[in-house]
Amino acid sequence: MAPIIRVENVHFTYQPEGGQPIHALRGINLTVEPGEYLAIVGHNGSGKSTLAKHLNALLLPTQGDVWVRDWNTRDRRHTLEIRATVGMVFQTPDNQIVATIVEEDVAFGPENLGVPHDELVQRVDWSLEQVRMIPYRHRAPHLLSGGQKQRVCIAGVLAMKPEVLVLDESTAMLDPRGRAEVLETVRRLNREAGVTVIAITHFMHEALDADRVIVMADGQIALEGPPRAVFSQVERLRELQLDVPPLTALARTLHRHLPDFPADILTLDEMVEAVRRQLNGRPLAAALPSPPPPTDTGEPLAVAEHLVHDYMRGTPLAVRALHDVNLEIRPGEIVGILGHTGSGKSTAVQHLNGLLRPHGGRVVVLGHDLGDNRVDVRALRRRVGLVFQFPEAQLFERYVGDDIAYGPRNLKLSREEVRERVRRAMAAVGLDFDTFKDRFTFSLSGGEMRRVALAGVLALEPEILILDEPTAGLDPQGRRQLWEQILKLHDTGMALVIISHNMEELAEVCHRLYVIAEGRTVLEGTPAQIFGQPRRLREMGLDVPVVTSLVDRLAEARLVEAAPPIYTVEQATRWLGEALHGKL
Ligand SMILES: Nc1ncnc2c1ncn2[C@@H]1O[C@H](COP(=O)(O)OP(=O)(O)OP(=O)(O)O)[C@@H](O)[C@H]1O
Ligand SMILES: Nc1ncnc2c1ncn2[C@@H]1O[C@H](COP(=O)(O)OP(=O)(O)OP(=O)(O)O)[C@@H](O)[C@H]1O
Repeated sequence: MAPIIRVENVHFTYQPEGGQPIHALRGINLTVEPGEYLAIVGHNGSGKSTLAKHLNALLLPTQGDVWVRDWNTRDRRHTLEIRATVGMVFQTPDNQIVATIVEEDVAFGPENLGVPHDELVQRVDWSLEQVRMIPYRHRAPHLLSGGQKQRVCIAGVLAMKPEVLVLDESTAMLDPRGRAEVLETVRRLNREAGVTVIAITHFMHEALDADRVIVMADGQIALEGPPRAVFSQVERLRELQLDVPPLTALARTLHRHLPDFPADILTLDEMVEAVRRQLNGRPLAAALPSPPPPTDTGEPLAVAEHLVHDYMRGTPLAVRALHDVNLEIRPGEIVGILGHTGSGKSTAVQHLNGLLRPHGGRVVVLGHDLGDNRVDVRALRRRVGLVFQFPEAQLFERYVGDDIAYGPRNLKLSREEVRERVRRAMAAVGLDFDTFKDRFTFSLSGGEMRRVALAGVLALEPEILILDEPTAGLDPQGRRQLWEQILKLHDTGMALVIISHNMEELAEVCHRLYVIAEGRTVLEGTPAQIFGQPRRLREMGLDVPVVTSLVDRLAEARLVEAAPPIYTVEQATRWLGEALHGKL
C-alpha cells in the first residue's frame, strides 16, 4: 500500500518579527503507512508541534516537501482535502474552540465538509459519547474546566472522521480515567477502523502502545523504532532529556543487582511474570517499615470549611461548582489536590487567595475571613501566590524581566530591591537572568513560559504558593528540574498546594492529599492512606501510581500475601530489591 504521509527532507525556519530566525526543523524524513500508530516524543522545543502542523498544511516547509496521499501540501487546490484527511487536536484547547455551544462546536468541522444533516447529528452524538461529554452538550465551552474543553476539541476532530488523527499532547489536562478513555478510543479507532494515529506525548508510557516511536531532538529525528528498541536505549534517552517508562526504570535497577532479572520490561504483565520467575515458588516478603507519621505542623495557615461556590450566580445558567469543600493548609506542608476533570479543584484554590469569594461555608486565610467584604484581597494576593493551569494566561508584559518585576514594582519597592527579587525569582526557576530578561515573553517555548509565570509569583515572596498543574506540558527533564526548584522553595518554609493529575508526582512530594469529586472533599490523608484505596479512586476517575498497581497485581497473583503501601518507584525498588535479593 502507498504511504499516507511522506515527509521529504523538510526544513522549517520561524522568522520572529525583529528577532533571530529559529530553525525548528532540520532535515526531517518520515513515511507513515495507512493504519500505523506512531508516537512522537522529544524535549520541549524539539520541533514536534512544528512537524505536526506540516502534516495538514498549517505550515509549509521552508525547504523539502510533505505529501498527504498524492497531494503536495504546497498545492493550495488540495488544502481542504488534506485537512479532511488529517485531523489535528492541539495542546491548548482555547485556540481551537470556535462555537458558543459545545455541540455546535463539534458539528462545525463536519458541517464545513458538507456532511448531510442526519449524519451530522449522528456523528456529533457519537463523538461526544466517545469523550463522555454528552451531559455538557448544551453548555458554553468557555464555562467548562480545562480538561472538559480538551475533550470537546477531541470530539470536534473525531466528528470529521479523519483517516489520520494527529494528537498534540491532547491528553495533558485530563484526569487519569479521561486520559485512559481517550487513549482507548484512539487505540480502538486505530485497530478497528484502521485510522492512522500520530500521537505526540511527554509521557513515555503512552508511547508503549505505538507501532513505532519517533524521538525528536533539536529539529531532527534522533531515534526511531518499535517501543522496545527505543526504550532500551536508556543512556541515549537521558542525553536527549527524556526518560524511560517507570516500570522499565524499576526493572533496570533490579537487573543491575540481579543479572537474570530482565532489563527491558515495558508492561505490568511482563513485570508480574518476571517477579514470579525470579521467586521460583518462594513467597515475597511483605514487610516494609511503614512511613513516618507526619510531623506536627501547627496552626493552619488556611482553612476552607463547607465551601460552596456557584458560577453565574443569580442567572438561569447558574452552576454549583462547589458543594462542600474542606481543606486545611498547615505551615511547612506540601498539600496535593487531586480529582476528576471538572471536579472543582481550580475553583476551590482560587478561594485561597481571594480571587473568588465563598457563597457558603467559611474560608480563613492567614487570619482573614474571606466572607468579610472588608478584607483587603490585594494584600492577601501578595502573600498567597497562585500559578494558573495555563501560564500564558498570566503573562502580559512584552519582556520577560518586566513581567516578573510587575508584582514587586506594585509593592512600591526600591529599584534595587525589585531587581534583586527578579534575579532571585529567576534563579529559583532556573532561568538565567542575562539570557532571559530581555526576551519577548510570547516567543518562549511552553516550558519557559511556565517558568516565567512561576517566577512572577515567586517575586512576591508569598507565604503560601498554589500551583495548578505545574508540570503539564513539560518534558521529563523539565519536570524533574521544576520539582527540584519547587522543593527548594519548600525548604525556605513556604507552604505549597499542588493540583495535579499526575499520581506519581503527588505521591513523591506531598505530605497530605485531598481528593475532590463533584465539588466535595471526599478523601483526605497521607499518600499511603489515599493510594491504599485504589478501587475508590478508580470509581472517581482517578488512579494510583503505576508501582501501586504493580503491588496490587502481585498480591492478586498471590506472590505476596498483603499488598504493602508502596507508591513511589524508589520504594518499589527498595522493597523488591530486598525481597528478591536480600539487599540493594
Ligand atoms: N510562532 C513561533 N515563532 C517563533 N518561534 C517559534 C514559534 N513556534 C515555535 N517556535 C520555536 O520553534 C522551536 C520548535 O517549537 P515546537 O513548538 O515545534 O516544539 P515542541 O517540540 O512541540 O515543544 P513542546 O514540547 O514545548 O510543545 C522552538 O525553539 C520554539 O521556540
Ligand atoms: N467560569 C465558569 N463559569 C461557569 N462554570 C464554570 C466556570 N469555570 C468552571 N466551571 C464549572 O465548574 C466546575 C468545576 O470546574 P474547575 O475548573 O474548578 O474544575 P477542575 O477540577 O479544576 O477541572 P480540571 O481538572 O479539568 O482542570 C466544572 O463543572 C466547570 O464546568
